[in-house]
Amino acid sequence: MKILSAEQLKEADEVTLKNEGISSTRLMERAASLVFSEIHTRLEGADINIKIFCGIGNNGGDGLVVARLLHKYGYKVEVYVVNYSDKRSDDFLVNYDRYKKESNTWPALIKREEDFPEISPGDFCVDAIFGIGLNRPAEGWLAKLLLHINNSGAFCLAVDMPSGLFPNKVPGEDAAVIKANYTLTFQTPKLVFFLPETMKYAGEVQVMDIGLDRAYLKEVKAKAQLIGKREARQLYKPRDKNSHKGDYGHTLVVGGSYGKIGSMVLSAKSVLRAGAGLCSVFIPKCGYDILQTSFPEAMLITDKDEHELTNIETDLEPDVICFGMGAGKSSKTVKAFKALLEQTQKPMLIDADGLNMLSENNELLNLLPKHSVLTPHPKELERLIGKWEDDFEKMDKIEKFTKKYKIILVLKGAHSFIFSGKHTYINNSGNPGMATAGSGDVLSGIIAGLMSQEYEPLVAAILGVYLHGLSGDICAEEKGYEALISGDISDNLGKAFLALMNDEKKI
Ligand SMILES: NC(=O)C1=CN([C@@H]2O[C@H](COP(=O)(O)OP(=O)(O)OC[C@H]3O[C@@H](n4cnc5c(N)ncnc54)[C@H](O)[C@@H]3O)[C@@H](O)[C@H]2O)[C@@H](O)CC1
Ligand SMILES: Nc1ncnc2c1ncn2[C@@H]1O[C@H](COP(=O)(O)OP(=O)(O)O)[C@@H](O)[C@H]1O
Ligand SMILES: [K+]
Repeated sequence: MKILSAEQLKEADEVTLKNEGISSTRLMERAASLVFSEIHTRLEGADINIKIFCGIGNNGGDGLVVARLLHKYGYKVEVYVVNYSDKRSDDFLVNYDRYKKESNTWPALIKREEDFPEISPGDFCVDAIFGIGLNRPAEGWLAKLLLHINNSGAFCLAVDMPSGLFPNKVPGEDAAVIKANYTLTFQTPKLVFFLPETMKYAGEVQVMDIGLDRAYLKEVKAKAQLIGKREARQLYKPRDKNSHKGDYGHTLVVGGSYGKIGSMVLSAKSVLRAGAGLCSVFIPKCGYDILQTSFPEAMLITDKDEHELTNIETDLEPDVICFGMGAGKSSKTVKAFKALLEQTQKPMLIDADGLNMLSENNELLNLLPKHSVLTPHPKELERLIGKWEDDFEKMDKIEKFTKKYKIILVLKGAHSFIFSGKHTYINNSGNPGMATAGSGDVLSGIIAGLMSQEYEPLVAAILGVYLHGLSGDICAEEKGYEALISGDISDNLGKAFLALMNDEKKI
């Protein structure tokens, strides 16, 4: 699903009004009716106090429509107009009058702190103060009101955006921003719902299709795309019945050191679970028995050294090399890595200590084969590209980095981001149960296993990250977050492939 900017959404809005020949009031009614339906479906007529906070722009207009419809269906509604300015939008005014007429009540006006209503933890708040129109931080009594709502302990549903959250920048540390439990957002998700610094404000996000112009949405160039099941499924390549293991490629997994051989077991297993035809593993001698015993499906080659990688020489011609997990970064290993890079032309996957070696020996970056996939977590990324001011600057820096070295970068996190230089893809599967030792090793194996099956590196990265998260979600359903360990993600990858094609299952 495309993630559009506020400017693009406003443009989509205008194109829709023109092409459908409808008024903006009509479009507001359509969008806000969907919000009402969602609330009504969930509350099922419950006898609770609903407090709707409306700004004086179009987000506030949405709030007034929701208020009118809830009132019509017999809900206990109190409406507060947050009067931070006298410049009310036309559609706000139309709906203000409609609300007054149909409910026979006047919304309360909030102009200062003394006007704040009491909010009980059992109330249901609707935040329709600001949407994508926020253009400066909320200040004074307005900021206090947002905090008053947050501190009430009441459930808060944000319409389109949590108020105080900018669509295109990170709020300052002391900024007042609504911390919504749930956000019903119009037409496309907003980038800030997925960035580590701002995702906490939106809570759970649901996108509502308000029917903006299809042709515009199809044509518009989005900076980022959200990857859900529909998008991931389109990347999957079904298998030919008449095929053999040679058709699915050979992955060579290289890494490990004394005490870190487990990472190699996790990565190698994931390579074959992702469907590679063959998997060979290159490790220091100390890992021989461990690997042969725990994963007999892999072939093994050992370094001359007992404890670390010193010379990665093989006669193999693998389709992809997956490098770095548990490798350490001793000077001998750096030398071996350099020689490996010099010999390798095909795109590689580089993770963990492979990334740390790149950070500490920048000249090695120039040896990376084109379209290689790097999979850092945020700390590894910082070592690679240096510090950033905020998540937006981080994205800019990554874009430059990926363009400079012609690589693909997967930034791991609650929502992992995949950067191709031109585009950004944001993964929407996965859960906090995956914050456990070794889940990154599993991911590197999955992506390399897909690359060996001739998935383009970018496609392998997007599909691999999605399947990794989906498998994590399946594991979490069975085991809960705490008990999930990374081997489970690898073991359940088959269920993730099946779920990818299955519409009936929730995950
Ligand atoms: N295509 C769409 O996306 C649609 C959008 N609609 C709604 O329209 C909203 C956007 O409406 P608006 O453009 O009127 O913007 P908002 O309602 O978000 O903001 C209203 C006004 O607040 C002022 N303002 C911004 N920051 C402020 C601050 N810190 N302190 C005081 N005033 C501030 C702005 O100057 C603006 O005039 C969307 O978020 C959505 O809720 C819907 O009604 C229908 C369709
Ligand atoms: N809260 C979370 N939600 C979703 N996925 C997560 C979460 N925490 C971690 N993950 C995923 O788990 C993996 C962790 O990788 P990494 O930090 O390299 O772990 P390790 O080094 O232990 O292998 C990444 O793919 C990341 O996206
Ligand atoms: K809002």
